[in-house]
Amino acid sequence: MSTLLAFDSALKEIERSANRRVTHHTISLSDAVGHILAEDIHAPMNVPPHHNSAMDGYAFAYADWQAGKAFTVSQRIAAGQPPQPLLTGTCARIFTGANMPDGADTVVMQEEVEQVGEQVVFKCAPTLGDNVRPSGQDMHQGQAVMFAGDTFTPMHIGLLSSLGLTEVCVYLPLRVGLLTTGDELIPAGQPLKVGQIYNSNGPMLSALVAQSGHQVSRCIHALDTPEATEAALKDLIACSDVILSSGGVSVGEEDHVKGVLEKMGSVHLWKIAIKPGKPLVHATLDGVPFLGLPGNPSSTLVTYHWFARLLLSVCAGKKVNRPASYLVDAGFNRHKVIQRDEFIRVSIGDDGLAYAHSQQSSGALLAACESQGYLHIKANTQVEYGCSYAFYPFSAF
Ligand SMILES: Nc1nc2c(c(=O)[nH]1)N[C@H]1C(S)=C(S)[C@@H](COP(=O)(O)OP(=O)(O)OC[C@H]3O[C@@H](n4cnc5c(N)ncnc54)[C@H](O)[C@@H]3O)O[C@H]1N2
Ligand code: MOO
Repeated sequence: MSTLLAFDSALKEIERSANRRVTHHTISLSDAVGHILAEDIHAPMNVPPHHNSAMDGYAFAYADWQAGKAFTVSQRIAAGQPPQPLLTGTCARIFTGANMPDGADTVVMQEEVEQVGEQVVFKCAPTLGDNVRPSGQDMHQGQAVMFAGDTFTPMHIGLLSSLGLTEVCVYLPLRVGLLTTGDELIPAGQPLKVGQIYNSNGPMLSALVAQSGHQVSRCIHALDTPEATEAALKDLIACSDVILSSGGVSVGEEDHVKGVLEKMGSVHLWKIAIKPGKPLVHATLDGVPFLGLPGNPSSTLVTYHWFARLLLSVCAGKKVNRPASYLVDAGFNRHKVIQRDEFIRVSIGDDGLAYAHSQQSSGALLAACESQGYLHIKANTQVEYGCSYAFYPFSAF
């Protein structure tokens, strides 16, 4: 066990050694969801640009008001209309979103107003500034509102549209090459012969890469020989910014990935103190970062979530955040002290406790689909009923 690298050290090492691998280009803001911003954005103007009314009502100068005063309505201002300066001692009929006239600083909503002949009387005692949205309330000119590395969400599209922007500078999508290895694997859709299984990691990795917002450049399957592995890696190097593989990273004679990496490039780390996913390997091939994920499907999933996602984020120019977690009490015991950080597939019960799926084999994938996330148990500890552990919902990845 002493040769295994600690989980946190492996995360730090992979993040430290990675660099952005993509350049940038300009796209229409309307196409930007999921893209990564390449430069900080400062607000070119105040939003809202002018003081405006938050309510349908009457705008007036607070200094003119006294209890019971009847105001003459001197103008009517609908949203979109330029107001006239307010005549002293009067009020303006005003509607939600309409600019405040110069000279007015407070709005009383129409429900609080009584019509007395041609005039209006306020039934409430207003406070200065009531129902006025000041210019710059949302964003002020020059304020940094988005940063390089931020990923566009629909909220950002709205935000930048409110600043009048129509185009943004984003990073080009990261091209991720995928290699699956194994003589026993065939693609779904063909009949299985004895000894064969379907390749599930290839399609799963393609989907994970797409879910993370990157592009699969090519997905190649190689038989378990050094020659086939090397040829596939050469093809992937030519068309990819980063390469991920599944399988062939353990110690058997049929595991060729690590040997080929040592021949073709440099291996930075191999074998991490985690379960599942121990034989993860990190290397560089012709300048292209490479991560070899263990072939057991749940090991592939866990190492993608924790390590590949991190590597791809840095290479894509994306701001790196540790996945969001919260503490949850365990609804089960495991008295064995574990040697490797373990990511137990769990669901949260109606009682708020985390329950481990009954099938934790790294070869089983249904357990992940039937669970809600990982309970992270640190090396050299055990699971005690009622004690708190970090829970990472799958949606955090
Ligand atoms: N003597 C030892 N044997 C193993 C060790 C060890 O330390 N000493 N580690 C075990 C651990 S832990 C893991 S995890 C696996 C990882 O092995 P590999 O990365 O070399 O993966 P393979 O041997 O190629 O495959 C493992 C398993 O997964 C299936 N597989 C592989 N690729 C796919 C795919 N694309 N789709 C679906 N299933 C796949 C493969 O058929 C095997 O059953 O090594 C342990 N062994
Ligand atoms: O690391 Mo393996 O993933 O324990 O099965």
